[in-house]
Amino acid sequence: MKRYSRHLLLEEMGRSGQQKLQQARVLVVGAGGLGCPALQYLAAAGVGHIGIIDGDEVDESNLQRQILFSPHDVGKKKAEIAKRQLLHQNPLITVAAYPFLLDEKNATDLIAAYDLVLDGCDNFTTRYLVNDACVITGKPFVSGAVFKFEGQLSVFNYRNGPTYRCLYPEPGDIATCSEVGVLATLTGIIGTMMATEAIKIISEKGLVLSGKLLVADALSMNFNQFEFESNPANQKISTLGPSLSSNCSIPFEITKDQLNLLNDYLLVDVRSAEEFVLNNNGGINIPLATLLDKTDELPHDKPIICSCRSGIQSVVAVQFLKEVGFQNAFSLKKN
Ligand SMILES: Nc1ncnc2c1ncn2[C@@H]1O[C@H](COP(=O)(O)OP(=O)(O)OP(=O)(O)O)[C@@H](O)[C@H]1O
Repeated sequence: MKRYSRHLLLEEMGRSGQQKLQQARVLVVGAGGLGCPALQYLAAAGVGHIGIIDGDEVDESNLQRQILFSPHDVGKKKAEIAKRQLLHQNPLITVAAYPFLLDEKNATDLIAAYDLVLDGCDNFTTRYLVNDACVITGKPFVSGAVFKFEGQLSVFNYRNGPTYRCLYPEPGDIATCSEVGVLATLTGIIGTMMATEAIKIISEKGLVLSGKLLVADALSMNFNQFEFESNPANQKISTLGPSLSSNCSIPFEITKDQLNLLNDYLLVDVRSAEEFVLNNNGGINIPLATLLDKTDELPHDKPIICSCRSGIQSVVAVQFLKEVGFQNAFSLKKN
C-alpha cells in the first residue's frame, strides 16, 4: 500500500486501478532506447507481469540512451539484463525474459499470452509483424518510434480502432538510429509516453491515443497530433505472411537527384514556422499541423514535394495529402 500510495491517492486510479495494473500482462518488444524507459516505468508503477523480448546484446553505443544497462553489461543479452534490473527495482512483480527476436514463428503464441504489447523496436519488419500478430490475437499495442530529434507515438488495434497498416499501408526504408543517430532524451520522452498509454489502457482511464498520431519535435518542443482513419480491410488479417523486406522503399519518396529532373513542382516545407524562419531551404512553409486546413493553397496540376528536417514529418504529410486526393504528393528523402 505504501509503495503505490501516490497512485492510490489519485481518484482516477485508486485501489481498483492499481489492482488492474497488478493483474496486467504486458509484453515489451525491444529493450532498446524506447523499451528501457517504458519498462522501468511499467515496473515501478506495478504492472504485475512484464515480458521482454529482445535478441540483441548490449553494445557500448547503446549506453547513451538504453538506461537499464551499464558498461559491465556490454556483450550480455539485453532481455536478461533488463529482467534483472526490473526485479531489482520492484520485487513485487514477475518478469519473463525472451532473449531472442520476435518472428513469424513465435509472434502469435507469445502475444496471445499478454494483454497488451509495447513496440519499441527499430525496424519496419518487426512493426508490421507486431501489428499483424496483434490483429490476429485481438490485442492492442502501443507503438513508439524515434529518428534524430523526432518521435512518434500511437496506439493501434485498440477496441477495433485503426491498425498500423491504416497509418502506414506500405513498408518503408527510413534508416535506423544506428545509421543516423538519435537524441538520448527523446527516447526517454517517447518511451515514457508509451508506458503512460499502457497505464491508461490497463486502468481504463483517460483518452487513449487511438486513431491519432502524436509527432514530437525535441528541437522546437512542438507536439502535434494528427487523426487518421481506420481501413476495415486491415482487420481481416488471419495469418502472418513471410517477413516483409525491411529495405523496400516508400513509394512516394523522391530523392534530391530525382527532384532536379522535375521541371515544375511546389516545394512545401512542413516544419514549424519558427524552424522555417531559422533555416529557410526554399519553397513555401505550411506546418504539418495546419496542412489539412490549407489544401486550397495546393495545386492539383503539378507535383507537391513535402520537405522537413529528417524526412519523417514529410512522409506523414504526404500520407495525409494522399488521403484527401493529392496523388501527386511526394516526400523529399533525406540522406
Ligand atoms: N524482431 C525483434 N524482436 C525483438 N527485439 C527487436 C526486434 N527487432 C528489433 N529489436 C530490438 O529493438 C531494440 C531497438 O533499440 P534501439 O532503437 O535503441 O536500437 P539498437 O538496435 O539497440 O541500437 P543501434 O540501432 O544504435 O544499433 C534493439 O534492442 C533491438 O534488438
